[in-house]
Amino acid sequence: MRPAWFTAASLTTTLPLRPPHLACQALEVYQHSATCPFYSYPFMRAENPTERLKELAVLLSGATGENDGAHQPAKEVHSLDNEPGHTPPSEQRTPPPSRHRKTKEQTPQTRQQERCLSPWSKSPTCRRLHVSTGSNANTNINTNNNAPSDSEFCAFTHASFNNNQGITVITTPDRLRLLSTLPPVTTDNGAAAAAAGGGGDPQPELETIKPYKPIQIPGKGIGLVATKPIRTGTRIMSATPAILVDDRAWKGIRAQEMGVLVAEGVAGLPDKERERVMGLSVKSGWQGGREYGVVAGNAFRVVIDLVGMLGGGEGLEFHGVFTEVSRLNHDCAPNLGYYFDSKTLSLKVYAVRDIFPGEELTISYVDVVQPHSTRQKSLSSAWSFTCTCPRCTLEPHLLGESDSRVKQMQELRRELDDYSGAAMPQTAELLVTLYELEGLQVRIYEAYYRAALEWNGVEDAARAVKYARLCLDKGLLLRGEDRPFVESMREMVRDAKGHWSWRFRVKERGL
Ligand SMILES: C[S@@+](CC[C@H](N)C(=O)[O-])C[C@H]1O[C@@H](n2cnc3c(N)ncnc32)[C@H](O)[C@@H]1O
Repeated sequence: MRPAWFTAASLTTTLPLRPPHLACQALEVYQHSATCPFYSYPFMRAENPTERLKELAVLLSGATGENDGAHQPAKEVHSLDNEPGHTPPSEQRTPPPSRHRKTKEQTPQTRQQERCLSPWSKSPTCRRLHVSTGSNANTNINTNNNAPSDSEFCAFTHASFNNNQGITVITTPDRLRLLSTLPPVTTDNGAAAAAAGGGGDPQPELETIKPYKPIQIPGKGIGLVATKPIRTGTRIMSATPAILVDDRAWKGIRAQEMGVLVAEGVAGLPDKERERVMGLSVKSGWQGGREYGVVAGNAFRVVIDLVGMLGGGEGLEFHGVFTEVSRLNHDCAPNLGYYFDSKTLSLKVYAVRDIFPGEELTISYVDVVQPHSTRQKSLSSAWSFTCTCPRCTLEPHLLGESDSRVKQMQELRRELDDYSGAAMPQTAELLVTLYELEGLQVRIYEAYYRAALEWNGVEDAARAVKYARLCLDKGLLLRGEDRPFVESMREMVRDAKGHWSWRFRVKERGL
């Protein structure tokens, strides 16, 4: 049985159930349907609220539901390789030139919308898209006055969000309503962020608990340094964003106009969060101004998987500024990993190896399973710095060896991902060793996953389960709970012989 089949099946069985309080909120939203025209769209065919919300989510994500990408062959393997990443700022430096139109007129329709958007800002500043955002666009977006409502993006602020930390979301009113169905969020980063050097009043009791502090690091600006021993698997941060910018707006609204939206959104944040945002590092020269630069230079790409939570499909892509996380500098063999948790709207950051006091805490901004020159090129073009991490500053003969290992890793992954090919468990074992030698704990679950499949593929359940366990141990830290590979590995642990991969190599060889 091929993984494609398995992936499709596993996706339908692994979708997280919506927590009861979320269902209540969704119902609450539906109670507004008499006054909110959004909910009486003719395409909303389903009878019950959950089904209707599902339709809505699919509609807003642009997924058709028939071919939503989640059921594509090899998606599971592909999803292992797709790390979330910082938004490369260089992509934003040449925003498309275009017309713009301010849309703040008060029509009966907009007044009605405002009533529906409480507790978000009542009269948000809005701008329309200037260009189609291509495959991401969920309609044929155009620039004329009859543009569909989903081409209008506004800066909505919710000042009491997450214990009064506050949040600004730049998106369409429709998408905002969908986001509003998320359960209430409370994380510890409100206070923690104050210590990241961005202003605000650090809370002393949290300061003493946190195992790191911000300091100036030569050649890197501010960075975070461990003040205590940190063990592998420790959660370092769990942060909700100060700003979330819809990817369609980021790509489709020109920099100056986007700068107006971001500035408006930042101005609406509570004082402390605003100070933290404005304290983040910004390179000079952004067309959209300082606030625009903060997003361009500090945002993480996040995919809000509302659709997945509700029934399967693609997520909504945003760029999120998480003030404290944004203080983490880059390393090509980082000691931290992170993932975005849609359910709590938070970025979770974990230690992927033991860290000693005095060590800098780092994440990776680029794909680290690439040769030195490719990594440097990406960092230089997107972030304008030359990486001087230990992996990049090896002596030439050692650097050559590191690049040769990376090349072999890429080849082995291709070989292992060919499920009708001749790969063997030893191939996967070699891949594990190469990840270890490169110090890539941040990605090692990918090798464990492949080793688990290979051992199961040759009927060695004990070794398969060992690697499935290792994959879960690291993969949960680095990708979170709601991933097809997590369910796959759990199934293997439960019943290796019932897993799709049982004997798959043996069968391919006709044995
Ligand atoms: C998201 S910020 C990280 C925090 C930043 N150092 C600060 O002072 O707020 C990204 C910027 O930090 C700097 N940076 C991050 N990692 C670096 C590294 N390994 N070497 C040099 N500069 C780095 C670059 O200027 C980059 O554009």
